[in-house]
Amino acid sequence: MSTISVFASGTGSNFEALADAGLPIAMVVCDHADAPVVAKAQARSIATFIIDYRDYPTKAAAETAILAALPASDLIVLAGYMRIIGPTLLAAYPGQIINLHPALLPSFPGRTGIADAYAYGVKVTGVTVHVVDAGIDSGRILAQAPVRILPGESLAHLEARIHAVEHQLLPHTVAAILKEELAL
Ligand SMILES: Nc1nc2c(c(=O)[nH]1)N[C@@H](CN(C=O)c1ccc(C(=O)N[C@@H](CCC(=O)O)C(=O)O)cc1)CN2
Ligand SMILES: NCC(=O)N[C@@H]1O[C@H](COP(=O)([O-])[O-])[C@@H](O)[C@H]1O
Repeated sequence: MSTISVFASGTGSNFEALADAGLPIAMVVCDHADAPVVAKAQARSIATFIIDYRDYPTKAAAETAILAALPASDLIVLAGYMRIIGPTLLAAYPGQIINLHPALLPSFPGRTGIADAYAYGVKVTGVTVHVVDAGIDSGRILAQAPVRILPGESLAHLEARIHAVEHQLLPHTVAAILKEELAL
């Protein structure tokens, strides 16, 4: 049976959306022991692996430890994972790691896509799911959905609407990949 592993660093609302959609999550990997996503995974009896990169001399050593802990996964989903994936994981999962980004790539890559789009003043932003490669948010785009920025809308209100779109787009995209309706 196909399984996915979810990598997350924070709240875990997209992890919950994947779990609520019934997707087969084998493990959650998180780089912060106190991140809310850890408790959310534990509450669903989903295995967790906490990686503190400070405990390792190099990114490669940390990623080797992650690989040793990971169950065989058909797909790795980065759902708010604030680490750059290095050659070790990329080589182990070639073309099998996807990332959720809260902007319409190639616009506004990086860690603050929502705030950057808002500050720039674009009228339409959105959500992207893309393949992870050695670059940052430069991999092949798999799915996108637009989110119009409303006149006078606050950043917090926009963030909430973007998250709501994420919670639909990511599970739909992952399900399509697992059903081989969407080729990686
Ligand atoms: N190889 C890739 N890794 C990741 C990608 C990607 O496209 N290719 N997407 C990112 C998600 N992300 C923004 O979407 C992102 C996350 C974190 C950072 C970053 O610079 N983080 C740290 C550096 C930590 C590290 O070296 O691992 C920092 O703040 O300095 C940039 C973009 C997920 N990973
Ligand atoms: N650069 C990647 C990035 O910004 N990812 C973003 O982190 C958030 C995680 O939320 P969550 O922990 O509630 O799922 C999501 O909005 C995701 O798009």
